[in-house]
Amino acid sequence: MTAIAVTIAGSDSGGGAGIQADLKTFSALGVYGASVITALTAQNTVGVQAIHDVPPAFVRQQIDSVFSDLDVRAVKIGMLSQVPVIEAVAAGLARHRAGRVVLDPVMVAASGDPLLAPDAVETLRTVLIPRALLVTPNLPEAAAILGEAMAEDEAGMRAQAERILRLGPKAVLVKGGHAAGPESADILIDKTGIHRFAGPRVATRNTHGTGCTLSSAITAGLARGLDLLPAVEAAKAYIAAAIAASDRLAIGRGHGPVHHFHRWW
Ligand SMILES: Nc1ncnc2c1ncn2[C@@H]1O[C@H](COP(=O)(O)OP(=O)(O)OP(=O)(O)O)[C@@H](O)[C@H]1O
Ligand SMILES: Cc1ncc(CO)c(N)n1
Repeated sequence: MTAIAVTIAGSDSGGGAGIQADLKTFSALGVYGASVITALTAQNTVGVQAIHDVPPAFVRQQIDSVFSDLDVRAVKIGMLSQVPVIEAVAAGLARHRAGRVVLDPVMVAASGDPLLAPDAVETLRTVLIPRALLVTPNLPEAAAILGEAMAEDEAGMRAQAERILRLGPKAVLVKGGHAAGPESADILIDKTGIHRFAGPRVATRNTHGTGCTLSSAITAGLARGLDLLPAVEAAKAYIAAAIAASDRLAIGRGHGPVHHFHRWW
């Protein structure tokens, strides 16, 4: 049976993050990808030059078109931009009883440009985080969700993951891409306990879309029927290989994308 996943996210005109990274990841991992676009960004590897938000009613229409026809097995949520879009997405997921929701709480691009309105963090925390199967914050996002300072070590990451779990999702993955040290370690917490996923930290500037790619790869695994832990393990191996192969691409003058199709070319 065809595994179908949908990404609800923003478009990155530069092709390395957002909807484009999500659909490339689904495709590389044998999953059919549908998309609900929340915002258009005029973006490249250097930065985000402009954002054009999609009206919430049209986000709602895209959700209804996709879910009324396609047998969606898993959902990835990325850039949401504004409060009314978050509310439209939460209502849409509830209306269609969507399960297996992976929420990447996107706030800032790798270039440092904001992708979420500051007043929207509270809505994310109360309306979407509680109904997610998995939330995947990076270090600054975990801190912003909790209104705390950024974790400084793995003990701090574990403590923040635990506090985010108390907001209601089934599991939390705090990503260590923004930390330092020879390993890039991510900490997963769910009701069964704490799990650590680590790999060598690659010295590269090509980190545009790493978070989008990891959350989409997890969603692809879930769409194919994997349980959460094996889905995260496979996704971590995929993003690690995509980052390791990123220097084979020569894309743009800033933070380049990872190589989603490293297994083929
Ligand atoms: N230099 C690196 N070498 C190896 N793995 C990395 C590196 N940077 C990030 N990762 C891994 O990539 C995944 C994404 O983590 P990261 O913290 O970069 O997400 P993010 O900040 O949300 O990404 P984005 O740039 O899309 O916003 C994690 O599994 C992390 O451990
Ligand atoms: C559209 C979009 N979504 C997410 C990110 C985060 O990497 C980005 N840079 N652009």
